[in-house]
Amino acid sequence: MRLANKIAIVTGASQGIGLACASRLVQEGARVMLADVRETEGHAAVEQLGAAARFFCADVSQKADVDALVAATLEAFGQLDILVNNAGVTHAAEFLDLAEEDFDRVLRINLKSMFLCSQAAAREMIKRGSGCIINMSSVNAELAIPNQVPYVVSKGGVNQLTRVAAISLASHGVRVNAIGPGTILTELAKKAVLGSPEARHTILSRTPLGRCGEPEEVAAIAAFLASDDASYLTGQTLYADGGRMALNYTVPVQE
Ligand SMILES: NC(=O)C1=CN([C@@H]2O[C@H](COP(=O)(O)OP(=O)(O)OC[C@H]3O[C@@H](n4cnc5c(N)ncnc54)[C@H](O)[C@@H]3O)[C@@H](O)[C@H]2O)C=CC1
Ligand SMILES: C[C@H](O)[C@@H]1OC(=O)[C@H](O)[C@@H]1O
Repeated sequence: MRLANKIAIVTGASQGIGLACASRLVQEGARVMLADVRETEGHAAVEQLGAAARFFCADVSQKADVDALVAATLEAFGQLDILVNNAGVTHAAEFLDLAEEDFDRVLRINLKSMFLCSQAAAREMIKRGSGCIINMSSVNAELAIPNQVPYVVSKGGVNQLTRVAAISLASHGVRVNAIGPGTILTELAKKAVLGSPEARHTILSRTPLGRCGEPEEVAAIAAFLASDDASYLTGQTLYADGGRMALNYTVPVQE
């Protein structure tokens, strides 16, 4: 129960990695406000997690929603200790075909939302002299995918936002880190890169551990970063990728 008496916000928490993060934080003693644009799924997630969880419907790319989310969290729980910036989307298009509005939308949701949520949450955390922000980045912060232009760009920005927020907030006792997952078995990855046997083979050929990750394996790292076990970590991106970032050639695939 490393997170007893802690209050957390997890964005994009109605499914996938966000729901796994919310669930693990609850398991470790935290009470959690789940935020998502999908209201039905958000309430279903809270049903699953029990009394330690609440849901607030918010589009975290919109400042008014973010401010309302933080206010609702303070109203419900009285404080804010942990923020997991997890909400994210992708959009597949070749570089020359990508529409401006699609670029803008992905950057707004994947990157600007993390700035908005971090700024609003940090203003509360610094009142207590402590806090922890965890940003969900990706191996694609460093490994580009040709038809995922705004996704790749947004995740590179997430790593730099993590660093600049960390150095800006350190004197207030607020730590800021990121997790860079590899390919994790969620709806986003199934749509984006696991849609065919060939695509799956390509991913596995670049993954030394020989498998995609599970959302719970990412959530375990989030719980670590949120805990005092990570008290001397800030400004870092931890890649939970099955070895993808360590690899510069392909590996045999066990089908
Ligand atoms: N699945 C994977 O292989 C990887 C995922 N990631 C990152 O992990 C995070 C979560 O990804 P998944 O769980 O796979 O995705 P997912 O698509 O399963 O879940 C994303 C959740 O975010 C919510 N969401 C989307 N836009 C939102 C907004 N504007 N405001 C609030 N909620 C919003 C969606 O409703 C959904 O519930 C994303 O940031 C993604 O980029 C990073 C590396 C690998
Ligand atoms: C959209 C990506 O391909 C997906 O999300 C990530 O960050 C991983 O690279 C997954 O493959």
